[in-house]
Parts: sequence; structure tokens; C-alpha cells
Amino acid sequence: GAKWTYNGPEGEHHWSKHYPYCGGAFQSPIDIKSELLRFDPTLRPIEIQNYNLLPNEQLTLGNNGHSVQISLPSKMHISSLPHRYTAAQLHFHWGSSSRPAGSEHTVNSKQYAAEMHVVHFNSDKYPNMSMAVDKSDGLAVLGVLIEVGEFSPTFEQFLRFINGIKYRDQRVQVPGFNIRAMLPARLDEYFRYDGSLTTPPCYPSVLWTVFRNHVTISRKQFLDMATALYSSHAQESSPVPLNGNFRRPQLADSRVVLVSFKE
Ligand SMILES: NS(=O)(=O)c1cc(-c2ccccc2)cc(-c2ccccc2)c1
Ligand SMILES: [Zn+2]
Repeated sequence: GAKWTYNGPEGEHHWSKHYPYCGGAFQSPIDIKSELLRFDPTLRPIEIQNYNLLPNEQLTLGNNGHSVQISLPSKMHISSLPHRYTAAQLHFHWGSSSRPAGSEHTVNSKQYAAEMHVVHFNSDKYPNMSMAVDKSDGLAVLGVLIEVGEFSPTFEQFLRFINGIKYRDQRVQVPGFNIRAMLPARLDEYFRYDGSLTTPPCYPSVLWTVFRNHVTISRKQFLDMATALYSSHAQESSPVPLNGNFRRPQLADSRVVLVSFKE
């Protein structure tokens, strides 16, 4: 598809020229604010399977020019939704060293340092991700808000390889690790709403689950992620730093955000 960026002439306010859904309804992210919330007692704890990967299971860590992503094995899936949602990849959105706030979802206008998205597709109904990506029940993304604080040994499992993917389209193999440990402790406390991909083509195909509780990484880990990568290819003469790769909150319109917890 057409080139898109987070700032400048191909920035988010221009996405809808080439990607019409980006200007449509049910867009993500949103500001999760109190007046939108409604407690839903039917929301069950998120149940995930096979997230605890062993070191002999290699994962592909890559720089796709817009984010750092890790490919995930198809045995990983969410088992507590009406259909099985099979894991495809996880990736991050972050700020910059000068502006450390870079989450996509905000909570009562609070923007966190970064955000992780674990992307799954409805493998009961669709044979692969490409067939699912533009269907209203196609995708389920788990969102984890990230703050700077305590060092995360789990994040270190892939961050230690980040200098091998400094430039666009570079990939390295990394040993599997426990992806469950990247999620907050409480999988029963989350926000739920119908939304979209937060990048072009912005298909309104995502069942969003944003966990109530954030996780932490150290300032050095945040700076490693926010300063190590470029969105340009290695051979390009002028390297373009990859940071600030977050879309601003979109209009909620008449959407309600369901919450699985009472207080
Ligand atoms: N932010 S997100 O969760 O809505 C998202 C989902 C997917 C996605 C991935 C697989 C299948 C289907 C959708 C891809 C991206 C993406 C991020 C950076 C650059 C390009 C694409 C972002
Ligand atoms: Zn994302």
C-alpha cells in the first residue's frame, strides 16, 4: 500500500486519503474515560493458552519500519472468547527520549510511556490473518499499557537483540520466552470495546481488550526501544529514527467501553 507515517505530509491526518476506513467509524485508539464506562458482569477473565514458550522455540523479531514486532506460533491463542482467536504477532508503540509518553490508548487522558499489542485472529471462521483482518469479528487485540519503573526481565528477553534489527525489514531469530509474563498479573480486569487497527488500513475489525493494570520496564529499557530503531533501510543515506509511533485517540462517538471490574 501507500506510504504512511506518524508525522508530516503522510501523517495520521492524511491517512484517510489512501485508506478510507481511517476516516470512518469505530476507530482506535480511544481515550478510555470514566463517562464511557459500563460494568458488564458477563465479562470473563481472559484465558490464554500456550503463551509460555520454551527457549528452543525460535521467534522472529523484526523491524517493519513502523514498529518492532515478534511473530507468534499459532498454538498460542485466546480460549475465553466466543471463537478461538489465534495469536499472530505482538508489537509496540512508544514515545521518544524527549517525549516519553507514547501509548495509543489513554485512560482519563493519561498517556502511558508505551503500549504493547498482542494481535490474534478468529481462526474458527477464517483460515488465516489476511482473510480475517477486514472482517468485523476478525481480530482480537490485547493491549498492555507500559510505564517506566521496575526493570522487566521478560522484556529483556527480546530487547537484548534490538541492535540486530536497527533498520527497516531487518529480522533476527530469538529464543522463545514466557509471553504471559509480559501481561499484567490480573487478566480479569480489563476494558472492552469494538474498534479498529490503529494503523492503516484502519479496518474496524478489532475486539479490543485493554488491561486495567499496566506493566513496567526500566528507563534504560524504554530508551533502548525508543532510540535504537530506524524506520529507514540500512543502505539509505539519511537514517530516520523510529519513535513516536502512536496514533492519537479517536472519537468514541456513541461507543460504550465495557469494564470487567466494579471498583
Ligand atoms: N496497532 S494494531 O494492533 O491495530 C496493528 C495490527 C496489525 C496487524 C497485524 C497482523 C494482522 C492484522 C493486523 C498490524 C499493525 C501494524 C503496526 C505497524 C506497522 C504495520 C502494521 C498494527
Ligand atoms: Zn498496535
